[in-house]
Amino acid sequence: MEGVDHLAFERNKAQFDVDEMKIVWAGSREDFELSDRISRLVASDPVFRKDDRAALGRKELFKNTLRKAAHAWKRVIELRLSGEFSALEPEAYKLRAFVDQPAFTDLHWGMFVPAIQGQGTDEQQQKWLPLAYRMQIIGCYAQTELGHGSNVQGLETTATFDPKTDEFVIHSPTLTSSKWWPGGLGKVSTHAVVYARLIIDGQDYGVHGFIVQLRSLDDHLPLPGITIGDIGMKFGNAAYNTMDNGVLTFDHVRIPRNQMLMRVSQVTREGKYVHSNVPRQLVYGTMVYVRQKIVADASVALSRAVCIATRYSAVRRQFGSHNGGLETQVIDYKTQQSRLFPLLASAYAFRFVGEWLLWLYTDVTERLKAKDFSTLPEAHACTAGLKSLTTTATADGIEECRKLCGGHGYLCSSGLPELFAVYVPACTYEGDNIVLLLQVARHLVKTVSQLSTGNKPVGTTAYMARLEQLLQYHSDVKKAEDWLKPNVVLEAFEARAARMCVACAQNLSKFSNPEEGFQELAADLVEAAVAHCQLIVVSNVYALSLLHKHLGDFISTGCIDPKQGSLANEQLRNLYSQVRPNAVALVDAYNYTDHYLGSILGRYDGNVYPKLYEEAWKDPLNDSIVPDGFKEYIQPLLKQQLRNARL
Ligand SMILES: CCCCCCCCCC/C=C\CCCCCC(=O)SCCNC(=O)CCNC(=O)[C@H](O)C(C)(C)COP(=O)(O)OP(=O)(O)OC[C@H]1O[C@@H](n2cnc3c(N)ncnc32)[C@H](O)[C@@H]1OP(=O)(O)O
Ligand SMILES: Cc1cc2nc3c(=O)[nH]c(=O)nc-3n(C[C@H](O)[C@H](O)[C@H](O)COP(=O)(O)OP(=O)(O)OC[C@H]3O[C@@H](n4cnc5c(N)ncnc54)[C@H](O)[C@@H]3O)c2cc1C
Repeated sequence: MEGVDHLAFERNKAQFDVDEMKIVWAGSREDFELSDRISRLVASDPVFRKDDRAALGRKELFKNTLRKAAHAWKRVIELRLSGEFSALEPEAYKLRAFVDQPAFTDLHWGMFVPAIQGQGTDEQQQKWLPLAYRMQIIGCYAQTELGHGSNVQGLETTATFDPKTDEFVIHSPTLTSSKWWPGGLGKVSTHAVVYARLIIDGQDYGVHGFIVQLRSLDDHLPLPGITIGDIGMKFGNAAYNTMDNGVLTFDHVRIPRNQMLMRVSQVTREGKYVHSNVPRQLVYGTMVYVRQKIVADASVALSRAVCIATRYSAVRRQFGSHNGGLETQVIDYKTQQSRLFPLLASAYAFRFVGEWLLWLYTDVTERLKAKDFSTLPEAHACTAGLKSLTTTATADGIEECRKLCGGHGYLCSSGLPELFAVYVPACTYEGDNIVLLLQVARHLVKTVSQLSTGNKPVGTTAYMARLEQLLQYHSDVKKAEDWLKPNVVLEAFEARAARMCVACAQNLSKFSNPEEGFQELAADLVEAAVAHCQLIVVSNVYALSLLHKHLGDFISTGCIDPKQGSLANEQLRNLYSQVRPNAVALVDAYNYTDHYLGSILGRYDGNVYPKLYEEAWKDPLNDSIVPDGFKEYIQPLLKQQLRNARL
């Protein structure tokens, strides 16, 4: 019934203060109040309706996205929200909170602006950022090409310096050098940060960033030498098709020399290449920034799916009725708990590790300003590894949440198919997850190889300093509750990661050609990298479910024995029983509105069946009793068959 809270009985079981947990989840009382305010404004604004997307064609869907983005920007200005978040939060988050679907603004604020902030000189920032902040220009991040995405050093677009005119000539020498994928590029962006090979006097200086205008600010038509468009439909129906991922080729397009981003390297008027003594990898800085953002984003996406699946699992009853009594809530089945509660824990774990990663990124950014590059490798390894770990777990977790909701999870009105389709490219964009884990593995193998030189490992690899101890380690767990001690869990995860990494390093040393060895052992190296990244994220419930899932590693590396593994599993079941009364309250703490969740199964009031039934009739197929095509194609067939039968 309308207005009745069908989940009140669940909410009354909570053993903690949900309002306090809402502040913890939001990060601060101010952020909670602001995000609560925005989410309610969005839910009450008809421009931001989401329930019509599945029925729109691509052009209507895209036009509707532009309308939402424009309205969102107007509302951010009207409400003077600009700048209200912490200084680190770009406008993107405010717009993203309003628009809540992939849109060109993600890349304008999430990559174009950070690229200029991170790689532009002070003068270039003073010129371009005010235009970008006021959205007088709209930018994108054009790095990936048809032929290369992971291998940035393999990019083919060229930027050739012309000393006669003090310009760079941007050119696409081959079909595979076509820029391909950049979000916002296909139909909207007026400018791009383009990554191209810097060529001076025939010498190739590698990949650098250049600001290039793509379209006229008067009539939005492509400028001379620019061929540009959308790359076509992507996975899912609405999903990422609200974004104009584009294709772009250059035919000898000229830009002024001062549009090469020159914080890291410079080209003088005479055509001299100057590389200040900073790591060339700073040109990758924007990717590092977005990877750490993607970790926080993973906790948001996973928590949305977990919220839906948890509330629905508390509403859904199946089997177990005695003497005509109520059937069992599926959330009470241990199998449902063993699939759902680790995801609930993961959402919180990723939320907190995302906060830690933001601290690490902020710290490394401050150090870079002081020319201190000492933590750059750690920042690269952590952002790459945690982006990979959290996006893989989240994509798999959203799909698991769909399955946890049975048949109704497969309905668009559950919100889960769309959430999955929008989310899964996160395992690919900003770095393919395997490629990134191999970067982590390089960092780990290098750390182990330097131990003998007295190089003390720091940061997230500090545990490697206790290698001798970890290689001798065997857990002294005697009873299930021993697994509740954080240090007991941590030591097991440290020992597992250390042993897997050392095993790889020892096997690598058997190869005369290290690169050949690295390729041959890549699968093992990826597993060692995952073990290291999981160590970073580890928290109690999350940790024990991981330990159970990867029990083979822990036993094969000798960290624990089968008996201790079964004690961990016993403790896990005990934890599930402790989580059970708090499950609905833990997802209420995310403070998501029904509008934001976009899910009938995840409704706050749990009033699922009447709303599912009501929603079904809205489908356009139900506009007519006899569907179009029936009389044309099927009825003649039926009648013919009937006639044949009477003969
Ligand atoms: C809404 C607001 C927006 C905010 C974001 C919100 C997020 C959530 C929503 C997201 C919305 C939209 C996002 C979609 C955006 C998607 C955009 C893109 O996809 S942009 C393109 C992304 N492309 C990539 O990630 C390419 C991946 N490849 C690479 O990074 C590199 O090619 C490589 C690292 C794999 C290899 O680089 P290479 O130069 O060949 O280096 P080596 O492997 O040889 O290593 C040499 C040396 O350098 C170190 N290194 C490498 N990378 C870095 C780095 N980034 N920082 C620091 N150091 C680095 C490496 O460790 C080696 O060190 P050694 O000491 O020599 O071992
Ligand atoms: C939705 C979406 C949005 C995007 N937005 C942008 C954007 O705004 N700007 C932009 O510049 N780009 C963007 N991209 C492109 C994205 O960054 C690349 O697709 C991504 O970096 C992966 O590169 P790739 O496509 O070349 O994959 P590939 O590297 O070709 O991957 C193919 C397979 O090869 C494997 N592989 C590759 N190299 C190795 C190796 N050395 N060892 C082992 N295995 C390997 C991978 O693991 C994978 O299984 C976007 C992509 C998507 C899907």
